[in-house]
This record gives sequence, C-alpha cells and structure tokens, in this order.
Amino acid sequence: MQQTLTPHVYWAQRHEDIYLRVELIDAQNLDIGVRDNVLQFRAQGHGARGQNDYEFSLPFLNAVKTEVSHRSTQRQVNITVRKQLSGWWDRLTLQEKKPLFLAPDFDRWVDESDAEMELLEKEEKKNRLNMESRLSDPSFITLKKGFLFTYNLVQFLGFSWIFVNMTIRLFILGQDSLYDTFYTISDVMFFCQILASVEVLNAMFGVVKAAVVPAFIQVVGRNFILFIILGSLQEMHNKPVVFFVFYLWSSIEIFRYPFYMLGCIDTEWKTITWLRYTIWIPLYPLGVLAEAVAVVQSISVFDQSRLFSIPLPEALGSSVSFSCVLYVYLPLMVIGLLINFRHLYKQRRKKFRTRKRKSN
Ligand SMILES: CCCCCCCCCCCCC[C@@H](O)CC(=O)SCCNC(=O)CCNC(=O)[C@H](O)C(C)(C)COP(=O)(O)OP(=O)(O)OC[C@H]1O[C@@H](n2cnc3c(N)ncnc32)[C@H](O)[C@@H]1OP(=O)(O)O
Repeated sequence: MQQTLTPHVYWAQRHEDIYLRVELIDAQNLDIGVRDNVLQFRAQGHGARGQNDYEFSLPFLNAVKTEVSHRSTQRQVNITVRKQLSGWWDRLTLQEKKPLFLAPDFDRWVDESDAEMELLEKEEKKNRLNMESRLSDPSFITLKKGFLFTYNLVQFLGFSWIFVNMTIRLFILGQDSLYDTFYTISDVMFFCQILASVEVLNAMFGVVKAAVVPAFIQVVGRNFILFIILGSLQEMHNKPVVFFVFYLWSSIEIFRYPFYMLGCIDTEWKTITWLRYTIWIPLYPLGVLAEAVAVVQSISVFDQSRLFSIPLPEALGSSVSFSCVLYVYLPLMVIGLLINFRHLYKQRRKKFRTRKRKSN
C-alpha cells in the first residue's frame, strides 16, 4: 500500500509573486490550489522516498490570490502564487517555525533590494514597450507625420520668402539692398528661428531620429546671432553682414525643409536629397564666418553702449562689457562648427552609403 509523504519544497519570493519548486519526478494527477489562504498540494510522483502519493499544505503569512499557476517538468513541479498586495514578506508561512520540508530556493533567491531593482527594471521595460507600441500605433504615426509636414511646410514657406525676397531685391537694388536687409526681412526671420526651437524638442522627445546636440548648437547659435548680436543693437541693423548671414541661412533651408516634407510622405527626390546633404559643405563654414564677422563688428558697439554689461562688486570696478562674453563665444563657434560639420559629414556618408546599397 502506498503511503502519503511530503516532498521537498523550495521557495523564493519577489514583490508580487511567490515561487515554489516541488522536488517530484514525473509528477502526475496534480491537485494544486489555494483555499483559505493555504496552498494545498497533492500529486503522485517519484520523490525522495520513491514512487508515492505526495502532499503538503502551506498556510501563507499574508494574503495571496486564489489562482495558482504551475508547470510540471520531468524533475520538478514549479508553482507561482501571486501576492494579494505587492510587498516583501519576512517569511513564507503563517507559523514562525519553518516546516521541515521547506527550504530557500537559492537558484531564485534574491534579497529585497535586488528584487526592487528587478521590479524597477521590469517596470522600465514595460513602460518602454508601452511607449514603443504607442509610437508605432498607426494613428499616432499619421498625427506625427501631419504635424511634421505642416511644420516643415511653414518653415519652407518662411525661408523661401526670405530667399526670394532677398534675391529679387539684390537684382533690383543692387548693392543698396545689402544695407536694409534687417528692416525688410527680420520679422520673418524672427518667426522662423523662434519656431526652429521645435527641432530641439523633436530630437529630445524622439519625434524625429535627429541628434539633440547638433540641433541645440544650431538653434542656440543662430538665435544668439539673430536676437543678441543683430536684434538688440540698432547700429548693426544696416550692416551688409546681415545680408550674408540671412542669405546663407536661407540657402540651405530651402532644400532641407522640402527634403523633410518629402520624407513625411515617404517620397524621395534624389536631387533634393543630394542638395540637402551636399550644399552645407561650402555654406556651413561661410555661414559661421559671416556670423563671426557680425560678432566681431558688434564688439565695439557693445563696448560703447554698455548694453548687457555685467555689474561687478564695487571693489572690482563698476561693470564688465558684454564683449567679454563675445571673446568666449568666438572660440565656441569654432567648436560648434566642428561638431556640426562632423555630424553632417556622418549623416551624408550614411545617406549616400544606404542609397548605394539600395541601388545595388
Ligand atoms: C552651452 C551653449 C552652447 C552654445 C554653442 C554655440 C555655438 C555656436 C555654433 C554656431 C554654429 C551655427 C552656425 C550656423 O548657424 C550656420 C549656418 O547655418 S550656415 C548655413 C548652412 N547650414 C547648414 O547646412 C545646417 C542646416 N541645419 C541642419 O542640417 C540641422 O539643423 C542639423 C541639426 C545641423 C542636422 O540635422 P539632423 O541632425 O536633423 O540631421 P538630418 O537632417 O540628417 O535628420 C536626421 C533624421 O531625422 C529626420 N528629421 C529631422 N528633422 C526632421 C523634420 N523637421 N521633419 C521630418 N523629419 C526630420 C530626417 O529626415 C532624418 O531621417 P532619415 O535618416 O530617416 O532620413
């Protein structure tokens, strides 16, 4: 006659689950359930004392859910019980004295802080997956493309207006047009450059696959020139350098934004792609050079007007001219140029390498 025996049971916990491993080979006729917060286990199998009926019951320390999941392998039965409330238990069973058949499962054992880390990682992974599934949701993609298309269209119209207006004025007025660029163009340029801040946000929040640092350097660099150097000093408004800065900026944008617009409707025009990834090569250094000339020309104006001068403690004198900041800014421009030049060079290589591979 078969006698009923108790198998060896190993346990471990996480904040949300209890894991039990019952050492029973070829377990059959399993009857496992939670009743009145007590796990009841009954099965036939080959345990420490050979082929027998095996059973045990475990009254849990805290409340658990009644549904139990289990999986029987050739060597053991794995049971997972969900805790009613997420938390760390001091022990598994209601009674303080540990039953003799129960031992920690060192293969799965972790201490509370490790389990917390595990939980955090699990949650992060869940959030990431949620985010990814939201980002790949067709309605979100349509909304995103609609937003980007509109943004790029507005910028394209703005910069085209600037470029065409300046070109026509150059043809009609000749050299004279160089002296009043700021008065005729600055409002639209202010609008476009303020709006361009969206590009940093787009890169930061992953709306587009663009790099954050180059976008930040680009937007901050241009806005510094536009609002601080040109916008705040009336003496700079009629300088020909304004023409060169605005013309060089708009020359790239009338190709860059249509390139992005076409991307939003999954279309590519090879000429536009080539122009977007090529004409920055002469334009970028020329643009930085024109901006540097504007900075140098503004130094004497800042020194005379004392605009934005930095107040000092009485012992050191009255104030320091804002031109000190400009002496620091000039080498920063060179660093910014190198960072963005390298970035654009990489983007160009990536673009043309991919296209060559596609056409092979
Ligand atoms: C702590 C204070 C620091 C302050 C530092 C100050 C330093 C000052 C440095 C001054 C340097 C600035 C000088 C500059 O003002 C001079 C000029 O501009 S001269 C004129 C010539 N200029 C240019 O050619 C630069 C034009 N600008 C750019 O190219 C970008 O702004 C730049 C950030 C530099 C690079 O762009 P990005 O990283 O976005 O690369 P991609 O265009 O290849 O885009 C990558 C992918 O993202 C998709 N994308 C990007 N934007 C959009 C969008 N608006 N709509 C839709 N899709 C977009 C794009 O399609 C690419 O995707 P895929 O690869 O799938 O095609």
